[in-house]
Amino acid sequence: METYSNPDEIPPSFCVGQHESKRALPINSQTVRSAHESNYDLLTTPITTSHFQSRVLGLLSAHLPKMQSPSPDANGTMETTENTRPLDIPPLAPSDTHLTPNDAMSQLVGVTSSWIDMCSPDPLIADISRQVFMLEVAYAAFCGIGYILVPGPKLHHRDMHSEGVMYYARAIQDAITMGPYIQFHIWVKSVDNPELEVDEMGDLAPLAREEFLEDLDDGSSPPLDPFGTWDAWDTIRRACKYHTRLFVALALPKQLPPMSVQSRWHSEPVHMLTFDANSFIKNQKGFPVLSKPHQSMISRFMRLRTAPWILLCDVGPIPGVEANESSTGGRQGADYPSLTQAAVSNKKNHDPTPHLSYIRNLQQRQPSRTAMERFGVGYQDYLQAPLQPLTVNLESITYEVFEKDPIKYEWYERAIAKALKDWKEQQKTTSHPDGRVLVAVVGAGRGPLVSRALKASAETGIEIDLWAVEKNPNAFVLLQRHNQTLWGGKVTLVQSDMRGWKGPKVEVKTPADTPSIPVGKSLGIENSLLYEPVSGQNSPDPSTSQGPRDLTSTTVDIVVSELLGSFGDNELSPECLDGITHLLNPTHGISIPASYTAHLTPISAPKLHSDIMNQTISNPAAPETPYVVMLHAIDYLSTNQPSAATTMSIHSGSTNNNGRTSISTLPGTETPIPDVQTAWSFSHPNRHIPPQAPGSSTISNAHNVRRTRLTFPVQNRGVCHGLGGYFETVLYRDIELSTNPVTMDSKSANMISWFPIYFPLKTPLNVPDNGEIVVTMYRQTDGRKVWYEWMAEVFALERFTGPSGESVAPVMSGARAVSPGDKGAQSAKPPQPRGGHDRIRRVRVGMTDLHSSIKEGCLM
Ligand SMILES: C[S@@+](CC[C@H](N)C(=O)[O-])C[C@H]1O[C@@H](n2cnc3c(N)ncnc32)[C@H](O)[C@@H]1O
Repeated sequence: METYSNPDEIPPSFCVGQHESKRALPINSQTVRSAHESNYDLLTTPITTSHFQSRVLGLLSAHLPKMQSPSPDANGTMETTENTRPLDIPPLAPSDTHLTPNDAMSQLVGVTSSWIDMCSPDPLIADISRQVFMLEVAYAAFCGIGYILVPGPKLHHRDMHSEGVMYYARAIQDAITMGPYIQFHIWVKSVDNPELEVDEMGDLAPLAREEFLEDLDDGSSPPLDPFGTWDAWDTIRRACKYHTRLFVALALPKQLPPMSVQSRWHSEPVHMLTFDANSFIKNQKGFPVLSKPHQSMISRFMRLRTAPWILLCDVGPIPGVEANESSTGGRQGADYPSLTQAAVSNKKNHDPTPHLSYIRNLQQRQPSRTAMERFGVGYQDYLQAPLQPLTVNLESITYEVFEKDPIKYEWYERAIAKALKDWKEQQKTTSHPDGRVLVAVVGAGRGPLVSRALKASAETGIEIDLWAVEKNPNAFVLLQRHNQTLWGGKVTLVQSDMRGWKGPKVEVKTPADTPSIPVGKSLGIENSLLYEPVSGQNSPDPSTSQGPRDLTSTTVDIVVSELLGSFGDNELSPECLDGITHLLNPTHGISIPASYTAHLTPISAPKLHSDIMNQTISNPAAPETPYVVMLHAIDYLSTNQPSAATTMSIHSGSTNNNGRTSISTLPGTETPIPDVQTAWSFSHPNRHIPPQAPGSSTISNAHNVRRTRLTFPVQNRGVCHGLGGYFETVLYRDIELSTNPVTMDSKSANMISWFPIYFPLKTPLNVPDNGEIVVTMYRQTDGRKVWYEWMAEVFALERFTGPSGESVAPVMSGARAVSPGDKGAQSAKPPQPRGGHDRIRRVRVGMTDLHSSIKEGCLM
């Protein structure tokens, strides 16, 4: 991996904090200063003390004997009133908290108590926990704490799994309201491993009364669930309506989860990555380091628009601050020397914060950014309205941004050169009477493709007559200037909408003027038409012309355009190119691009969803608008990877590996490749444009309507927030551009001109494990504008068995099973039938409205 060697490129700066799970000493300004001197940026602090915990436990033990043992009443419900007889936790006393409002507050992250259990099935325990939590949040808000770390929900209570998450979520919702300036970070493990959810002395969870606990006594422990903690997080943030002050703090173990799980977390608002001493391995010199997969994961997260902080947990005290013996208790695996030992043994070489030093070193070694990342800094996950270059005249700065692309223009030049060579080799007739190939750059902008066409002609030695058509009058000024200063007046400029252009008029040459070695033969249209001045047509400089000339209309041999949007056709390239197709050489005319295809894949994009929900308040059309966006914090829902549950269960033997090992990621390390499917295509020149209906003033655009229905297999459960859209285009033969994440590197790596398009869903759709998303989409037109319509359906695949010998047809719920040529559907691999009578039934479990961007449609 290339690292930041270029001095102009500043490596990202990591914000690193220190956390001690048993921090007993109060944090004051001096502690914060010491932390800064040691190179930490921030510290965590418990909001309440162990004294408070003892007080609550004392109150509870005094309260419990006063309660009758709970039992079901006549209605079958537990005697609610008696069982939940509340125990009021009195307000905090000075001994309950070390926090005092001071200058250090902005560098502190308050940590709420981990000994409570807001998910407890026992309403009394859940209620006490909620009260403790709310008291802590209220006091932290009072002190001016800006960030709170909340230990995640307890997911397992005997044989009950994830049952109390909704109660936890409800409390978080209240807390967000109570602390209006606080950012809340829900601290979750990357996967749900029930074996690691252990209660400690003094925790409230084990005090839940038997009557509220289910015990199936089947002896089986619940399986490790790769998406279990994500599921809990999803419940919480949904209950909190994707609140912008709600984040994830992600605890990373020594063995990372499969890439599909990592990718899911990458799409979530993870604002802290936490590592404890056990997440580290030791290098040959015995220093703590992170494994390669951890390093890659950190680098990936650090490229997010808002890079997460790193929290080092229980890795040793802050140097200079009196070491608290209990604070190092969590350092299992920490056979690093203690401060005192090290001071005695070797004062000079001792590093009191080796984990921090490692992270700081890692910061310096961050891989340098790709061309697209450098170009897109600040644009990650930033929603932009697509350009409408047909109806809006672009500004120079916008053209300037396009022109920075290191690939696009190069590829166009190659395409033009190849087309010219072919023209010559195949001895095709040219439109120009003098045998030159007539090339028109339509939608020339400030002229970069004009320059490339001239270069292609120069490098192939094939002469061209070059025309440039542009409707933007401002850009046209620059085109004229370039023609004088750069192109030596060789280009004929036309200021016009290409759809109204009458076509080139060329000088009729006498045989003596004809080049001795013509590229091809002329079309034989000499003298067919006399010159007529065309409004707006900028004929060659009259000062250089020698007397009156005979001009004749002719056709274009090669039309070069770049009218493509992020979804290919969304800036109305089909409609514009249709408008000049009649001007193309009828037998040999070439369009560069020759074709383009639109591509789709369903994605999880919580940040975009949250942004769009916020915009909807002022703009009701916001959730029905396709956006151009540099997709970053997203997860592809349909990929080539098997489900993470399958991968983890096959390899479950290795999940508790805590020893020194080089295996630090669970199987499934490959980056999942998304299933990006083709929606539709357009080819040029289109020789099948229907003629204008007699008596009609407008040309029908019905031939540019498209529709598609695509089936995407989904391996791991998730939430679909929208569709990622891309395009591929064939410029000429094998010269292609692509923004499709699957093919972009092979077709046009480092191209930066286009961000993807995003089609949002108003209401996110939950998809089950091994489910399917079926997308229906239209490109619609009424002859005046073009817009898109889209909807998504979710199917669960169920196995069912028919009576013996009976043939049971799968019940189809509207979506096709496998469409001809549908690669994605063929790779769906639904569960294989066991025996002869099992069938797969597709059950529709969710469906969106039909979205329509008609209000934001592109005017033709
Ligand atoms: C995406 S820009 C490309 C500009 C330039 N060719 C380049 O590659 O940098 C598209 C250009 O086409 C022009 N354009 C769009 N529709 C047009 C039309 N119907 N007739 C003429 N120009 C058009 C726009 O004004 C804009 O300058």
